[in-house]
Amino acid sequence: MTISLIQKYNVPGPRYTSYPTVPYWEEEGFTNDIWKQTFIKSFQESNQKEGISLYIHLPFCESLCTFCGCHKRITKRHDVEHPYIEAVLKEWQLYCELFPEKPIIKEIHLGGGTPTFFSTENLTCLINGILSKAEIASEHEFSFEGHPNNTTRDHLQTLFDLGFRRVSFGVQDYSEKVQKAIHRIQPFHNVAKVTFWAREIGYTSISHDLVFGLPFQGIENIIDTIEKTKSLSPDRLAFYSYAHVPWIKGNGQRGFRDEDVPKDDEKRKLYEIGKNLLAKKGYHEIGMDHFALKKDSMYTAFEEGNLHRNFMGYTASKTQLMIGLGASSISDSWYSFAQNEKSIEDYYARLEQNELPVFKGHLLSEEDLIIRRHILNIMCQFATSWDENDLYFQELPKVIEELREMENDGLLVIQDNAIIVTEKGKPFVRNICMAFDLRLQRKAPQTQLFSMTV
Ligand SMILES: C=Cc1c2[nH]c(c1C)Cc1[nH]c(c(CCC(=O)O)c1C)Cc1[nH]c(c(C)c1CCC(=O)O)Cc1[nH]c(c(C)c1C=C)C2
Ligand SMILES: C[C@H]1O[C@@H](n2cnc3c(N)ncnc32)[C@H](O)[C@@H]1O
Ligand code: MET
Ligand code: SF4
Repeated sequence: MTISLIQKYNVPGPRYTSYPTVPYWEEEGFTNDIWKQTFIKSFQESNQKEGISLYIHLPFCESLCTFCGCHKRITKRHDVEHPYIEAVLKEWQLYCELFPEKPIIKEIHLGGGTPTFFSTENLTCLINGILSKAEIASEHEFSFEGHPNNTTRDHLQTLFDLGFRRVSFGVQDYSEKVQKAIHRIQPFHNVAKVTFWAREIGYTSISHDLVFGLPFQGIENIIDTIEKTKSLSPDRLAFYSYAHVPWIKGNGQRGFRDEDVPKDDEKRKLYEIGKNLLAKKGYHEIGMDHFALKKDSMYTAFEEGNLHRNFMGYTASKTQLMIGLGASSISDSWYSFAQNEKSIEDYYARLEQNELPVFKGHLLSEEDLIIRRHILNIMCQFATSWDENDLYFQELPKVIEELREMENDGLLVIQDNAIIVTEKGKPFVRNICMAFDLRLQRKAPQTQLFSMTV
């Protein structure tokens, strides 16, 4: 990779977990009624055919990792668990009253924060409470995020008995220096232990989350982390680019200096080295920052063009409707997005009023719906196409002109009715999506909103 390409294209840019991206939602005019109408329409169109997905946000962590960009609340008090589960079940009750028929659940993902902060009793109460009002789709996928430092064998067994077959563990990096800087001491044997247990119990997809570009992380740390990871043979891997966004209120990214964080070419090199080491062990790059072995369903989904991307990243199965439960969760009805109150107190207060705790959202325009499909195609298939009747929009010729320079740089190929991202262009998918992002172009951010694309 040449230095100039990275310097040229490393700009702040969205990670495109949605289009429009959250800072570009038109909050004005969005109401709870619009949210209700659109999710009910989506439910009617899709529940029987494919079922619905649930994302449940469990925000508590015992200790703050100072690299983390997720919505979390740090506490050691476990008496927060029960009221939180009660609130999520109340929220689910409000949704079930609005659904015209019994929901069929295709996917559940427990994210966080730290789902394994919760006791097995409370997790059982949560899942049973959810399922008591629903049917389960025949080919359902239940998954959760486990923290290697507090996931017990009992957590894994209990969730397995409730139907969970996928788990992802937060690993990040194995070197002591990096772990100290990100305030996350996590020895290899903790990860090895939970990985073995999960396999023994029968989980069919075990994933590890790694991050490159962390403070003080050098090439030798990446090599060591990848080698250790390979020795445990997870089925999937996320290899995320560290998103340094210390300006986001309350996210707690602190304790190291901006200079301690590898940037530009140095950062990209960490990725390239990691990627090559993974390729040697049969891990294929799937979309942005994800890798899978050929036997994993994410690989098949990628090969068959069925990969989908949403707020959690990539998924192998897609439903039109995804309801996000819990504080700060985002729901997606395909026609609209809605986000719940971010603070736990505000989330509780809204539920006490018997209201869906949505505080902002966006109703997608015709143009948004088309651009969203192009962005999904690029992020999930490294290519997109159109014709006069499908996926065409007025500004498309302008977008194509915009992409010429990237074509000259060898990042993509422009055909009559399609663009195809080249191998060289894969690190720059976010930049390619930005050419389609008309909302970003019409109103450039006044302050930095997004992490750097490389
Ligand atoms: C498990 C933690 C979460 C990860 N993503 C989300 C959670 C709860 C959900 C989420 N991620 C982002 C948004 C904002 C919506 C958007 O702009 O599309 C939401 C609701 C994007 C995002 N994720 C991270 C950052 C810093 C941002 C915003 C700024 C940006 O786009 O750069 C950090 C981060 N969180 C997760 C990952 C994997 C990750 C960075 C690689 C997981
Ligand atoms: C859910 C997963 O998200 C990743 N994650 C959390 N915060 C960040 C960030 N700022 N940058 C990159 N990855 C992050 C971690 O790898 C975690 O395990
Ligand atoms: N909190 C867990 C961990 O850090 C899950 C991933 S981060 C949301 O390991
Ligand atoms: S990385 Fe996981 S455990 Fe650490 S603060 Fe973020 S959500 Fe909590």
